[in-house]
Amino acid sequence: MKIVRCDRELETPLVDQTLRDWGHELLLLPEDVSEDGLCAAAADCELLLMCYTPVSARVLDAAPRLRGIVKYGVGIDAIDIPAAHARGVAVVNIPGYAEETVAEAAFAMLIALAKKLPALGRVMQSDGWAWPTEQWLASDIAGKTLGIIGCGKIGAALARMAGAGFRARIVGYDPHKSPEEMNSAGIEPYDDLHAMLTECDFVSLHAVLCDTTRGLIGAAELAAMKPTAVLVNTARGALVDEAALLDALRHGQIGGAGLDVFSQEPVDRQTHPLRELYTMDNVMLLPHLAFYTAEAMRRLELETLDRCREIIGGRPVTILSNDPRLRMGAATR
Ligand SMILES: NC(=O)C1=CN([C@@H]2O[C@H](COP(=O)(O)OP(=O)(O)OC[C@H]3O[C@@H](n4cnc5c(N)ncnc54)[C@H](O)[C@@H]3O)[C@@H](O)[C@H]2O)C=CC1
Ligand SMILES: O=C(O)C(=O)CO
Repeated sequence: MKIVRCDRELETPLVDQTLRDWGHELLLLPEDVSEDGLCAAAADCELLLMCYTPVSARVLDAAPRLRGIVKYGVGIDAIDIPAAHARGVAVVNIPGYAEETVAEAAFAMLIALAKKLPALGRVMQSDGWAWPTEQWLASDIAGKTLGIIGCGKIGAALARMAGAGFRARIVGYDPHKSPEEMNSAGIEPYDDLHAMLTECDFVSLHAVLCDTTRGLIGAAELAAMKPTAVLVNTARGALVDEAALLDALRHGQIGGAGLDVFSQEPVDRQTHPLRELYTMDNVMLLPHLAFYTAEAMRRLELETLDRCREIIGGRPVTILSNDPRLRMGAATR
């Protein structure tokens, strides 16, 4: 079988070696492959693995033998899922491979910003020392309110860490979770996002990116936040109106931001509209690597191989995600 794996920069040696050991032809493509390039490569391919590369209806039309797409990761926003299902192509992701992993990274950014660690690190490098003046006055996590937007696997893991571990008050907004589910995850449920935002000292985004969540945090939501509040985003860049975020940070409308994800990736710091963020002391930027630990990669590779085995063997693919978009019409060819 011909198999194409996009996004070869994200190395998955176990997956690659195993697929080859099983006797398949494996073609690796770079993350910046063009749509035309992907169409050409996918022409006779039966299984497509991708992490970030967009899979459009046009790509699907160019791949008449395709049986399944394995997103080796969680977010399925780059795949035209209705188009895949309409063509009988199964789509599967790997939910939960990094729930603690990403929650830890989000929490690490939240703590770092509360304690002003990025700015203190920079001042130690440039000036060699800093005195305990107002500028460096940091903040505790204990007793503060953390708002979680999107209370699925990663959001719930963060609630456990910050609530039980750090004695923060945890509030949450997720229109698809019942109050009972939220309460049992230790999260006080809010059905009004703005009302929640006004109470938060920290806000962390963990919602899926879809039509209804694109731009969920815009100028009005940023204006509702406390001027000291810190926003952390490890979910998807496009959940936030990034121009509005830049404006809010410029004008001190919020206290800081920690971003692992951007609407345009990779970020070119010379030309990116958000390049000013690189100069801000109250901002911490990461290159979309919140998931990238040895443990998470091991889980990701093993689960990916399980899903590949099902598609190659013509068996129904196991959908572990609760995302309704994957749960509908997921029959393999
Ligand atoms: N930065 C990184 O390295 C990684 C980022 N991610 C991102 O994190 C996201 C969350 O991952 P999981 O927690 O595993 O997914 P999940 O599917 O368990 O949780 C997502 C939650 O978003 C909620 N949601 C849907 N619409 C919403 C809305 N309008 N407002 C608020 N919440 C809404 C859903 O009900 C669900 O509970 C992924 O979709 C992905 O984009 C995931 C893995 C790694
Ligand atoms: O798993 C995901 O969705 C990620 O963002 C990391 O690849």
